[in-house]
Formats: sequence, C-alpha cells, structure tokens
Amino acid sequence: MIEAVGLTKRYGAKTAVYNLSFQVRPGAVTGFLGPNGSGKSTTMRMILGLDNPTAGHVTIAGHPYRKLPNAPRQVGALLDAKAVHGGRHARNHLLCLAQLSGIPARRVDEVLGVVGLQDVAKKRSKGFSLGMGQRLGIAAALLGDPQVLLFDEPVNGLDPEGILWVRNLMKALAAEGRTVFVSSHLMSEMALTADHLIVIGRGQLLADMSVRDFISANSADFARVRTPDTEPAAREKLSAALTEAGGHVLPEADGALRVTGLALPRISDLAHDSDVRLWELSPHQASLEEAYMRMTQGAVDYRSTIDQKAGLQQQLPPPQAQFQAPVPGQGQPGWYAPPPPQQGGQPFGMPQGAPVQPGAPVQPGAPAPQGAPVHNPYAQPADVPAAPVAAPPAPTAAPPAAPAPAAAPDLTKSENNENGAAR
Ligand SMILES: Nc1ncnc2c1ncn2[C@@H]1O[C@H](COP(=O)(O)OP(=O)(O)OP(=O)(O)O)[C@@H](O)[C@H]1O
Repeated sequence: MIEAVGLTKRYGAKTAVYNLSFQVRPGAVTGFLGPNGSGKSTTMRMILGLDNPTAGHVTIAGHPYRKLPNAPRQVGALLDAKAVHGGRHARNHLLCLAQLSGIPARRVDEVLGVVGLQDVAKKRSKGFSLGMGQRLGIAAALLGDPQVLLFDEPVNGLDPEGILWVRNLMKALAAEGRTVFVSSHLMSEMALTADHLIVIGRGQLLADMSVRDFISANSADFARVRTPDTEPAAREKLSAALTEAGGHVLPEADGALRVTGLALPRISDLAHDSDVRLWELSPHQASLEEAYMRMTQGAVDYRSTIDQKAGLQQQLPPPQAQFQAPVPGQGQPGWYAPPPPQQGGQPFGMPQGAPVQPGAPVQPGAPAPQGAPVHNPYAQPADVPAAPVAAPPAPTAAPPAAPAPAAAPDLTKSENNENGAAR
C-alpha cells in the first residue's frame, strides 16, 4: 500500500503539491487524475524518493521509498519513458537495470515478451517510436516483478491497440493483488481502467472515491425536453409542472430543458396534462469526462484563449450554479446544465468539507461533517493553494450562491519535512 500524509512540495514560490493525503491499496487499479500541472508527477516523484517533500510524508508498505528493503524488487515505476540511453539496445538497457538490482537476465527476456518488444530487442531505443518507448518503460517497471507499480501517463503516444493493451495489463497486475497507481489527465481512459480514483487540482485533493461512486454521483440519467421555440410560455408552463411534480429542471443553452428525477413517460404525461406540445423528449446520460472537467475546471492552469474566443472551450458554471433554482422559461446560454442526482445533493461527489478521507467513499449528497474544514478549490488564484481553514458554520441545506474565498496559507514560512528539518 502507498500512503501519503499531508504531502506538500514547493519549488521556490511555486506550491506544486499541497497537503495531499491518500492511500493506494493493493488489488486495485487506482487512477491518479488531474489537469496538466496539477502535481501528479511531483507526487509520484515524492513517492519514489526522487523529490523530498517540503512537508508531510509518503510511505510504501510502511517505509519511505529510500528505506525500503530491496526497493527495485518491491516497486516498479514508469515516470519518463524518454529517460533511456538512446544508444543502447532495448535488451541491453533492461539488462543494465536488471544487473543493478540483482535481477536474473532471463527476466529481461520475459518482460520484453510481456510488452511485445521481443522482435526489436536488439534495436537501439533512439529509433523507437513514442509507443515503443512507453512499452520499454513499462518493461523496466515490470523487471523486478514488484508488488507496487506506478505509471505516469502510460498510454501517452500509444495507438488504440496499445491503449487497450496497457488497460488490460494494469487490470491483470491488480488482479494479481498488486498495488497499481496510474496517472492520467483523461477521465475517459481512467473510467475504463481504474477501480478507484484520486483526483487532484492545483496540487490539492478534489476527490478520493471508487469509480463506481464517481459514476453514480456524476452520470445520472436525465431527459432532454424541448417545446416549440415559438412558444416560450408553453416551455415555462411545462417547466413549472415538471418542478411541481418533483423533477429538477435546468435550462440548456439551446433552449431545451434538462430534467432529472422524472421518468420519460411521466414527463410525457405531464406535458399532455399541461396541454404543451413537445418537439423532443429523449433520454441522456452525462458523460464522466464532462463531470471531471467540471470538477477540475477551477483548477486548470493552462487554457487556450483562442479556444475560448472560438467557443471551443465551453465556459462551465461554477459548481454552486448547479444548485440555482431553475427559472422556468429562462435559458442561461453559455453553460451546460449538469444533472443533479438528488435534491439538495452534491452532484459531483465533491468533498463539501475536508477532502474525503482515504477509504471513505464520498456519499453523493452527504453533508460535510460538522466542524470539517471547508475546502474550496474553485476559490483559488492560480498559484496559491487553498488553506485548511477554520471550522465552518454548521452545514446548511443549500450551499452559498457564490464561492467563498478561502484564506491562503502563509507561503513565506518554511515548513518542516518528515525529519523535522526546514527546507
Ligand atoms: N523542478 C521543478 N521546479 C519548479 N517547478 C516545478 C518543478 N517540477 C514541477 N514544477 C511545477 O509544479 C507544478 C506541478 O507539476 P507536475 O509536473 O507535478 O504536474 P502534472 O500534474 O504531472 O502535469 P502534467 O500532466 O502536465 O505532466 C507545475 O506547475 C510545474 O511547473
């Protein structure tokens, strides 16, 4: 098991990782998700003892990596597939690594076969494609037949067949009881590969939950209902009837209504009873990618201004907007209404208070425990992490309309590392 407690890493004024605590358990693929620059690689480097935490600590099987007995046999990692001596043959590269760790040569041929590079084993790796380089990096990670495996963006550069192969490999390794920790910025890929998700944004924990919980919290079914464009009063009338019947109605940018909490036949009956004609009544499911984008949108460091101008980068609402009561007949162009899974619920399984404790899956709609610190990753400027703030008032049924800015920690103070030494 990998366990991080209060992990923080600063590079000068830049806080790459802030107060990150989580556990990665054996027997499962744990996806490590976050936008570019969110701190995934930094976290992995700290797990592997390649970077010292500014504060907090991280252990593998109870030991910091550098104190782990026979570490190369216990932990395998793919961090940077390009970090290979290009002049060496693939086999020689692996042979060197094996000799350094006392691993027999026959294991080199085994892993070359596992990753499908046996036919190019005698080729210099500088001639390798991106995908072949990834396979060589994965072979190196598997050399010691380790129980704990870390892969940083393993599907980078792989073709669809290669992606499927990595996906199946990760699952097979976890099924053998190994701890498999895989970083990615693609929710769609992780939804297919991982059992558990740890999501970070700007170095802070946004979610720690099983994929199943993430799916049930985020991919609620909804119906799209459309009334004739020429009859805004009918749309308003229907919206009121649906809301009165217990549905949640949110206007979509194109004038349709997104309805949750009511089955399609019931929506049809209500429209009929209200004497409203329908141009569309269709079942839909919100995509996980969409939910993930919304979860991390406030924590994205790099965003194209050109995309925004062209309308390619959709401006999504802040999470609090999801709770705004629907206004019958009034569209809110420019944003895509999310599906609230339940009344007063927490649509994304996001921690309302403190980041979710490892092992405690987020219950959609569950209020933050009283006294838990409020964590508001959306309120942060780009370079300042959210601070653990003072105890909030008792949770209320409805969240505030606007995100409350969280106090930033004093970044000028040094923190002590696990050994008590200031960095
Ligand atoms: N050695 C370093 N010196 C200064 N800043 C660094 C260093 N390493 C990382 N950073 C910064 O820390 C932040 C987190 O970087 P990191 O590479 O961990 O993110 P990431 O989630 O792995 O990103 P990506 O998905 O793009 O690989 C970034 O803003 C990055 O610029």
